[in-house]
Amino acid sequence: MTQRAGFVALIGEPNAGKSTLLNRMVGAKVSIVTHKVQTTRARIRGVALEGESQIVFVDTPGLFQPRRRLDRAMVAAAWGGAADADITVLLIEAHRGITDGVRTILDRLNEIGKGRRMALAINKIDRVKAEELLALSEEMNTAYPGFERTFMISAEKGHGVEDLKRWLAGEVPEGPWLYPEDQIADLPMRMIAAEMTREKLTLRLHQELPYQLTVETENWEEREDGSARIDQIVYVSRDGHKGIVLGRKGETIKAVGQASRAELEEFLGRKVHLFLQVKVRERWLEEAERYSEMGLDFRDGDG
Ligand SMILES: Nc1nc2c(ncn2[C@@H]2O[C@H](COP(=O)(O)OP(=O)(O)OP(=O)(O)O)[C@@H](O)[C@H]2O)c(=O)[nH]1
Repeated sequence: MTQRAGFVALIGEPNAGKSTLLNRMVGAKVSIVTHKVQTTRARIRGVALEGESQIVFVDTPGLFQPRRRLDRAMVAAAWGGAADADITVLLIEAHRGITDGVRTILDRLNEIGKGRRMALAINKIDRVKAEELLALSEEMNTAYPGFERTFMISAEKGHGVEDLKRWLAGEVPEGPWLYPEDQIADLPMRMIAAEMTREKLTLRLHQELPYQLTVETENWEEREDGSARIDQIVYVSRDGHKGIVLGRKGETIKAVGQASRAELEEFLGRKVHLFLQVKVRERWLEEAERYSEMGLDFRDGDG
């Protein structure tokens, strides 16, 4: 069999289920990679292997109506990632149908989609009836005739995900693998650690999670006894948000710290001392450094 390898971008509104789908296709969390490669402006989110094919998923932030600098940079990064990809998959939510956000994406595709390889994945099919699904599929394909295939999936339950993955594996270009097998898990540890804490914050705070929150690993110290001391800062943009993240008597941040430390210890296979600090940075949205740490281009936010 011939080797194949290519970049695949998943686009969609926030909450469409991109992360859930990626985790399912890529498998273990460990295989998340984010260093930049020459051929793409987007971060590498994960690499899936299927037969002789290597599918490199690029991370795209959710697509939404940009209002501020950060929004604009994120949306530009999302479209940038899609432009560089060999195949783009638009993910929508079955039960929400063609929302204003989806409509905007379709309009944009009609403007710039020519010559691009696109597939549609209707997610969360566990939430709707079959008839509704067929109608939505038809409506979507009429609104944008450029979808090569339509997949009906449930990223959470796993339905249809293998079909999508197999199709992508057969469609990425022929060519040598982009990543050697043993290099697939080379996300800088600092970023993995920050992601873990961010995930714990999300789990803990749900809806309350302040928009514009970011976690950075500030310091990583290898200790002689084999343990690691990791210092992280949770940046929020408003004073009021600090209270939310800290929780009553600091119990939220404490629980988040404990959960994140436990996962880090399991990941690293050694003892970790994790220190979390919450800082208010009113201006962080305007600081170029914050953007590069998120893999975004500050200038994309100009406008
Ligand atoms: N019922 C159902 N829920 C799903 C399915 N796939 C994802 N979800 C849920 O939808 C929510 C959003 O999923 P995510 O994977 O975080 O979405 P995302 O597109 O990565 O979101 P952003 O990171 O904000 O862009 C989560 O609560 C998931 O559990 C599905 O197939 N069925």
